[in-house]
Amino acid sequence: MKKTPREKAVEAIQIVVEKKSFSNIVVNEFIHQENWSKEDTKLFVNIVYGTLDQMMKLEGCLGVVSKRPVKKMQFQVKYILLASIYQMLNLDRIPDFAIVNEAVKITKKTNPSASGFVNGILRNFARQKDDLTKKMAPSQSLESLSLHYSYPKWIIHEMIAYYGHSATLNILETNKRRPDLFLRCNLLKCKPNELIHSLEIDGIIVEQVQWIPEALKLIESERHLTKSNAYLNGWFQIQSLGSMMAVDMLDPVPGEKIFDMAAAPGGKSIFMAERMKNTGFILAGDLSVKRLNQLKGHINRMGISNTTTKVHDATIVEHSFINSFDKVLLDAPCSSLGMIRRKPEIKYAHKNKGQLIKMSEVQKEMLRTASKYVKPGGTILYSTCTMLPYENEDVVMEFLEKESEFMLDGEGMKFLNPTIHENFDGFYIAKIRRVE
Ligand SMILES: C[S@@+](CC[C@H](N)C(=O)[O-])C[C@H]1O[C@@H](n2cnc3c(N)ncnc32)[C@H](O)[C@@H]1O
Repeated sequence: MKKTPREKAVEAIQIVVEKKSFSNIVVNEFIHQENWSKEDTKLFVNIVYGTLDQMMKLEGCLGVVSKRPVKKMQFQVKYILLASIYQMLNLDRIPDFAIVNEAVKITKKTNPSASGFVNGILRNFARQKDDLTKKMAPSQSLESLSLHYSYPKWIIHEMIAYYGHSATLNILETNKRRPDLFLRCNLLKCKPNELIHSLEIDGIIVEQVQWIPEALKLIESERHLTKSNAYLNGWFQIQSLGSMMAVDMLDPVPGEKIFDMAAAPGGKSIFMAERMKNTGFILAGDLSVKRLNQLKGHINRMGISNTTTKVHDATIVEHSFINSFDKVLLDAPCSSLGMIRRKPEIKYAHKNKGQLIKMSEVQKEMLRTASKYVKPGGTILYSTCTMLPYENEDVVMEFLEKESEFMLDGEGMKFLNPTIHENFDGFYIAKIRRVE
């Protein structure tokens, strides 16, 4: 029998948590495989992202209503319970009894002996829900904010230290909302109005974004984007505005030789190739073979002919590359704290500030390596999708203090913050020039 969106949502949550997969990728793959109605797709997406986003709070609720410790629960049963508690707390239009019945049905299919347990826990939760919600209302304390917003205490502590209390609350509130999706029109294959028309025929409505000619915002869609003719023909790629802005700032032009040092899955490499009108040369390097294979798929689909991929470790100097690139893009691996709206599981991926500092050591190494590859007079663009200073300005400022041949160029550093810059994720960009 065909699985319901709720059942698939529990499966997706389990994959994200247990296999450490990214939720946006898992969600897209699931939707791509199904032929759900718009309503069913919305419900599936809401349950997956919402449950992941509120995981700590939901586990707290579950811990209160269950005698069995949450850590000792069988995984699948635990995720059925968490997804159901999420729905009971957040989906006003679905009565609690319907959510409980559905949870029991799913459990009977997968873990028949646990169905009584699931039924008992969820009925118990339904009785205590209002009291628990009142108790969890946020106060000023770190403990209460951590539970209410489902963030490890150390992240909130770091954010308050950097942004202040009220700006941090703004960020935490903004991160609860689902972000819009953006596409980049492949000007090598079509014009934005042709893309808009083609998508419309497939039931997908988009509108142009003002400041970047290739950017389009998804308004409504009857069909999954990757099933549209325009996608299959390579007319667009899904990409965040911050990523587009990074390439826009680097300003690749036809004929240049550019090294993208951490390139996969390739959104920025391919945008650069488009801006370069498929001329010059892009070397797209990455440590991950799997992610480079995704990049190769996009290269083929989008008709890119000036880009070569290479398995490459950006922390190790390749002597044949020294002084040989006009521009180097270092879109560094980072903690991704600016992407929490798109991948809520990121909140729980790092255990403490020490892990960010460790990551920043790798980023510093990569930036030192990048500086060897760029020609005199050339440009390095360093970017991350994170929002704390350790992996951003600290990395760049330490580099600039040590390397007198390099300086911030033009717009210098950009700090994108979703509470200030509408439609952007948390993103950091630094444009660095090597003197002639
Ligand atoms: C932020 S992602 C890059 C996204 C990519 N620039 C894009 O726009 O699609 C960071 C990438 O760094 C890669 N990476 C991690 N460690 C690396 C290393 N030592 N050398 C090269 N790439 C590395 C990861 O595999 C990941 O693909």
